[in-house]
Amino acid sequence: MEVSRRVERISAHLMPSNPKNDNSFLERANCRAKGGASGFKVAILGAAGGIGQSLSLLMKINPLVSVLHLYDVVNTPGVTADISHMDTNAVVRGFLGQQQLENALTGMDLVIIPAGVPRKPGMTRDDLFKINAGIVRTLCEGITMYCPHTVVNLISNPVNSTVPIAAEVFKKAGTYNPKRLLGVTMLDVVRANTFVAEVLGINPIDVDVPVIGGHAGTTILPLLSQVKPACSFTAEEINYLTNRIQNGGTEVVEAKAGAGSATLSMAFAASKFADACLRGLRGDANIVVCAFVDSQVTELPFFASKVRLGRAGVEEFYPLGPLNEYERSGLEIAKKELGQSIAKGTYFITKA
Ligand SMILES: NC(=O)C1=CN([C@@H]2O[C@H](COP(=O)(O)OP(=O)(O)OC[C@H]3O[C@@H](n4cnc5c(N)ncnc54)[C@H](O)[C@@H]3O)[C@@H](O)[C@H]2O)C=CC1
Ligand SMILES: O=C([O-])CC(=O)C(=O)O
Repeated sequence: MEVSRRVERISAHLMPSNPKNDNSFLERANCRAKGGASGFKVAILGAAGGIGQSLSLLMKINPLVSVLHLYDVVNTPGVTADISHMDTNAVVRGFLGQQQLENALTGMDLVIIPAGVPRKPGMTRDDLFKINAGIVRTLCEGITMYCPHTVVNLISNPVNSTVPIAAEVFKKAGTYNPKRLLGVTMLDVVRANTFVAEVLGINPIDVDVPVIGGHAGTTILPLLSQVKPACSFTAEEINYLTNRIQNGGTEVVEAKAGAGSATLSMAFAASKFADACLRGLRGDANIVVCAFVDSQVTELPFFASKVRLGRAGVEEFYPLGPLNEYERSGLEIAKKELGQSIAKGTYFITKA
């Protein structure tokens, strides 16, 4: 067992720097790893970026992960060498550039995608569509070829359009499984829990705020009437909290003043979300998260709401529950913009 672990760890270093290394050696090492190491295989695409690096670190310390593949078009050898020195269980391998995408993806249980450009002050998330739509398309085409049954956590913005793009790429290839494609809106929930806890004067760990709709401006709709623990807010508090949650991303973009958008809190949120997906895949009970998914909860084809995760991915949708007047009107506003963003993403692939 110890020898096979050593061989596996050595092979992890050989892989990125010299892909022409003796394949039979690597295959033997991989076979042993499959038999010996329990846990999930996770790939991060965009692993050398602001989110990617911190997320790689957090996934390296997740005990459910046995193999961690770090893929990017730049800098993965350095990030991989660095992270691989952490004395936690997961074996780390780095992959650089399109020609190594196949090796990065093959055999993965979960693929997390934070690849793409971030906002600068004055930009909307939709302004990122031009560049990020193509990046997401290319990476999802890779998934259809090399790990069509994987669970995908899509982070790249604009999430309201990139998730429909991914769905269309998968449909085109005949590999679409709506239960396994999840847009990551967890940062909205993390922010909502934090800001609500500040107002209530309690520990955010004890707070649960459902956030529905999508992941941009007014499409982000916190349901403050359903906060746990049960509580009530003044009209002023509801306005303050809703605005702050909807503009949390912009708050960070402006504070970073041109140096990017949220990376650390996002890596934290993505790691929480990925952990929930892995616990679902393991068969744990009662794994409930908010996620932007293929949905029939509203008339829109995609919508973020509470879902239960399991071995198949998304296994159950929860109804939105009773909304107050403020939330009902917020929902109508959210749905209008969301519908347009979804159509834009879908058209990007279907027009081709
Ligand atoms: N869903 C959410 O809640 C959030 C989403 N985001 C989004 O996440 C994305 C990444 O943000 P950051 O990490 O801050 O950006 P970043 O610029 O620091 O990192 C992006 C990484 O993607 C890589 N990349 C670019 N093209 C690629 C390709 N074809 N294949 C693989 N990797 C590629 C880059 O080389 C870079 O390392 C942005 O689109 C941002 O808007 C950011 C925060 C929250
Ligand atoms: O605001 C951005 O551009 C990044 C993001 O999605 C967030 O922080 O919620």
